[in-house]
Amino acid sequence: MGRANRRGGKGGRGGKARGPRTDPEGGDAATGRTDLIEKMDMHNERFSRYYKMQKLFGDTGTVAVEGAVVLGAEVEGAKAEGEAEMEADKPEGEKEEEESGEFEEMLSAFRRHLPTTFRIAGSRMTVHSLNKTIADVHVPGLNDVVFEGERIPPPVRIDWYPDGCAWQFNVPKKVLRKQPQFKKFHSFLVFETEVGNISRQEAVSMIPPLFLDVEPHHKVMDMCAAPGSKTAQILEALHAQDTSTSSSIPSGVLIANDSDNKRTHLLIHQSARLPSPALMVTNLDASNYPAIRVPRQTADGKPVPGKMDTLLFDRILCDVPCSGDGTMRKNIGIWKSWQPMDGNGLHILQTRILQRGMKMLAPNGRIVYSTCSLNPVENEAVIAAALKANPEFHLVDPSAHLPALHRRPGLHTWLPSIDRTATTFVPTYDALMASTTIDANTKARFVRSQWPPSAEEAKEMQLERCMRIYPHLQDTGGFFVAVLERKGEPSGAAVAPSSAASDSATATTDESATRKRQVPSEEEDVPESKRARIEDAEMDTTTSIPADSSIAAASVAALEEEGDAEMKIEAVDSTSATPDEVSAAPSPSDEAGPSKKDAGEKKVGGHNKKKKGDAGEFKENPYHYLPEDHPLVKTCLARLQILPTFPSSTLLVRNPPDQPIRSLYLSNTLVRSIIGNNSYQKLRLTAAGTKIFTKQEGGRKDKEEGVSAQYRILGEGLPVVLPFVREDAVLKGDLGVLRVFLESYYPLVRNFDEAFREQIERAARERAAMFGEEKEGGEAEEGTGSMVVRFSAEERDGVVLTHDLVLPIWKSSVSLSLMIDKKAKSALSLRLFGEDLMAKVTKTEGDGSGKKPEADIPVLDAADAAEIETEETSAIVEEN
Ligand SMILES: C[S@@+](CC[C@H](N)C(=O)[O-])C[C@H]1O[C@@H](n2cnc3c(N)ncnc32)[C@H](O)[C@@H]1O
Repeated sequence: MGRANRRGGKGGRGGKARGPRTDPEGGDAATGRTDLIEKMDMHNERFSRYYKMQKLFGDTGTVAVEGAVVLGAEVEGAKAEGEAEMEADKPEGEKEEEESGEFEEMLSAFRRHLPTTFRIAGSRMTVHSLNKTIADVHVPGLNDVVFEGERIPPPVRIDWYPDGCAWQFNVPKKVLRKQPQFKKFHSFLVFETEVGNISRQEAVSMIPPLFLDVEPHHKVMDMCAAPGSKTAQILEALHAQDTSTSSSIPSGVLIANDSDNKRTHLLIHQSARLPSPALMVTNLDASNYPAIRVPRQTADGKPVPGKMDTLLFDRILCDVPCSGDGTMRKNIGIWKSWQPMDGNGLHILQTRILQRGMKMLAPNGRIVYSTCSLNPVENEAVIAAALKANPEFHLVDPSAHLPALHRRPGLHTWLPSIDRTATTFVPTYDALMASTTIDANTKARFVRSQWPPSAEEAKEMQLERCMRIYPHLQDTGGFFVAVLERKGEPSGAAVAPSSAASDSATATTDESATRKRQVPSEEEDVPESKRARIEDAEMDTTTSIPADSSIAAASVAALEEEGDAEMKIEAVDSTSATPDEVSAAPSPSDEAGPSKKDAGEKKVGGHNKKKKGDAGEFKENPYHYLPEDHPLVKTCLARLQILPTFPSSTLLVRNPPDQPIRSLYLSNTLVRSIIGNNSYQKLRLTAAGTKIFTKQEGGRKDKEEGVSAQYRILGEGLPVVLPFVREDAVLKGDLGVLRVFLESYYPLVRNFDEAFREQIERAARERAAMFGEEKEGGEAEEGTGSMVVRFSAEERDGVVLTHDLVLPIWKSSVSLSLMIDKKAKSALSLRLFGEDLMAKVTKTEGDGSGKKPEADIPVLDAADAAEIETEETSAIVEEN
């Protein structure tokens, strides 16, 4: 999914347009919709007219498009002004002919309810076991469901998704709420989604990362990443070598960026489900992303003292903000609001983001560009502009990949409309400029690259290699994907490609003038403010987009249409227009937009708002790497029984140096290198690495600091830490033990079976002996603290644990606690025992005896149990 506007007021990508919802229980047999959208609302003359003019499904010959006027008759195939109107008067039968064709099929598909789709997330065995649970446990029970006399279709696998790990189903909400088998399946999905094992994601949104082809050593940039469903897929690919219970530390990196600060936090929340020492989150305008500096290395990974290089990426995802008309099945508000200036206004930003990505790509690297829009101005036009400016790139032939995915080739030609009513279509940019009937203000809103290249250029660029996904092809949303690769070395520069073996930055052996021009270097010691401008100017010399204020104005004015302030703000950022330039922008004509006064006020207001937000929003603490011999690190690792092989040189903290350390994060060496050589403020670094240890809060040792403080392994960090935990320190549990943990918050040690009790007591004695802990009265403490239990795969009394499960626990004086949050416990309980055992206990019940929990039991803190409701997780509850 995606968004163009931040809050989705218009239902753009990622935004949630609130359509006219009425009775959520209702349905419409004809459309299959369950939200009772009035069928009459699912029409938009502008949309129909615009896309008919694009001839998405081939030239339909003589049929005129009612209401569309093409400027000038000189262009082949175009209808002259007046002529189109005359043709619109043709008998209905003739128009029907076209409307009953594929175009109408597409429109009907857009009017149908979008199936719910999800994929099994995570890179570990969870994927396999969860998929098996769905196929073997849930689907058989859903095969023959009849509800109120109608057969309800069961969930089916999405056939083009690798390994059958994505599913779809399309049932009304009331079935999910009232039909027992579907109700059970729905609860299962909700819980697994909450804990991150399932990602509810639109099927088409799963496509771009599959074409990115990420490997664990890759340096990857996700330029417009929030809310993060594709980021999660990329992380899974980076962690492809993880095992069922432990995570690898990939040598590559994923920088997930989004210009919207709030949305970067959603992104962080989403990606916490797949903890990765290789993840960084930044909060920048992708169209102006700064060069990242890393120490130079030789081809075999040896440092070259005193030399720095610009980090180039092996893989870049540009899932850009767009008008989002491909999401109309879900964001029904788009039916009402859609107009062609949405796409026109985003073209420049989209092109700039893609071109910035191209500049940051390593030789032989790959970029995937995607939108959830069908508009060629946001799609093929962007690709054509970027290819023209960067001839060392080419479109990859994607036909052999995901063969079961039905797609249509990219367009070679299209016809932009220059007004919001989709009435006036202009065949060429030159025709627009030459027109004596179109005013200068309107002309100033457009750039040449919004029009198709010549037929020869389009052929040479192989624009047909772009992929168009239409909703009627496989019952999905609409989407556009293009895969671009750099043909070898950029001219004049020798840049060593990254090596699969080395956990190192991309090394360059020579920094030629050409490279420097493409990616400005910090070595050049240019002040940051100036550097951004230089970079802009440099980009603009290589693109067909002029960098002057009229373009800023064009973009802004275009986005002013229909008063979409949020979209406009992004465009102002993208063009780096100064407030003066913005307020000096020509106002749109009456026909094309709001009044001069309105437009002027909005521009200044919008710009100021963003500037103010920018200054105030970035309040993140810097990251500090701790020295390996830091006393706290040493005691913390010793207490947690962590092996000396643990990479403690990449442990970092976020608190100011004079404050007690609360949480410790782990990164990989490349992330460390990036943080160490770049200003975190310049990168607007919002997250790095993954949190693995946290100080015990809420217990008796609450006040203790420094080496005497107790730290525990976080559930989310355990897969990363586990390979370094001493094997003999990992306790062994079985399904019986797990059940005791899940039946109570703080089960007493004595409630566990003898074998487990003995292990606990032995571990506690060892710990007490090792650390000589004292109780307040002087007695030896009974080895309280963080422990780890491995529950081995087994089948017992019909309960199947398909793979080993390793979980953190806390041992207090007389009781234990499973240190995963309540939702994760419920999900586990439902998956294994078919019921939520936690639902039977309340927090005050403690061990079930009515006793209050012990004082030294840590309560999961807010950060651990963060329940930021993401659009994705709330959606599964809300929409189904
Ligand atoms: C299509 S959505 C991305 C969806 C995301 N890739 C996913 O799969 O969850 C587009 C995102 O671009 C962000 N955005 C808009 N303008 C941007 C810019 N100039 N630089 C970076 N991000 C931008 C928006 O905040 C939005 O989150």
